[in-house]
Amino acid sequence: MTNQTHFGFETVAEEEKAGRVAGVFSSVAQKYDIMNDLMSMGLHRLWKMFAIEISGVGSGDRVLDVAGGTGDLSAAFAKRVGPTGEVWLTDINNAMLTRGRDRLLDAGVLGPVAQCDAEKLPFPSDHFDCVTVAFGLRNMTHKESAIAEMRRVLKPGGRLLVLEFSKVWKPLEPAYDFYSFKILPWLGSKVVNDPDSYRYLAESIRMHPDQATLKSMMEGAGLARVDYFNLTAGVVALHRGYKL
Ligand SMILES: C[S@@+](CC[C@H](N)C(=O)[O-])C[C@H]1O[C@@H](n2cnc3c(N)ncnc32)[C@H](O)[C@@H]1O
Repeated sequence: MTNQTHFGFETVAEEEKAGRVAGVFSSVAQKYDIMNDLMSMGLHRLWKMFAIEISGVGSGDRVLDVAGGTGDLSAAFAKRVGPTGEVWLTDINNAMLTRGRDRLLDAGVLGPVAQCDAEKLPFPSDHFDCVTVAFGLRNMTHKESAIAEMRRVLKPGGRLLVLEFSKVWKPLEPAYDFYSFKILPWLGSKVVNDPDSYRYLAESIRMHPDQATLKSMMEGAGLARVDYFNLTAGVVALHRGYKL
C-alpha cells in the first residue's frame, strides 16, 4: 500500500507531495521576496537576523543553507564567513535556486550553489560547522530523514538551526487564523495571481509539528542540547541542536 502524507490539509500519496510542493514554489519564485515582505510585514528579516545571530557562525566557517530558496540566509552568512569560509546555497527547486543565485550575484556574493533534496544531501559526513533550514522543513515529505541528513553532514560540535512557522500563542489564534485563511490567499491572488499557493502556506503551517514535537524529532535524529526560541509569540520558532 502507498504511504500517505499531508499536502496542506489534503492527504496525498508520499510520491505526490514533492511534485505538488515544486508546483507551489515554481509558481511563486519570481514574486517570492516581495510576498515575504508583504505577508510578514517585514518580520521575516528580523527572524532571519535572529537565526544568524544565534548561529555562532564566524570567519572561515563552512555553512550549508538547505532549502535556501532565494538566498537571504546565504547572503548574510557569506558576509560572516568572509573569504576563507564557504556558504553553500542549496534547494530542490530550480526556479527558486536560479532566483537565489541571481540575487547573490547582484549582491556581489560568489558562492557555490547546488540543486539537491534535503533528504539526500550530496555532501560528505562531518563537513559543515553550521546547517540551516529556514521555512523549508515544513514542505519536506520525510522530515525525520531530512533532519538525519542535515545532522550527518555536520562536523562534531556543529549545529543545526531550523527556522520555521510554529504554534502561535493560544490567545492570538483567532486573529492569526483570520489572517492566514482570509488575508494570505487574498494577497496571493492580488500579487502572484495564485491564491492556492498561499492557502497551502497557511494549511502547511497548521500541519507542521509544534515546538515540543520538533524538538523531540531533532533529539530522535541524534542532535543534542536541543533548545528553541519562540519569535513573535510563536508564529515562528528557531530550533537549535548540536552534533556531539
Ligand atoms: C518557503 S521557501 C524558503 C526559502 C528560504 N529558505 C527563505 O527562508 O526565504 C521553502 C523552500 O524549500 C524548498 N524545498 C522544499 N522541499 C525541499 C526538499 N526536499 N529539499 C530541499 N529544498 C526543499 C522549496 O523549493 C523552497 O525554495
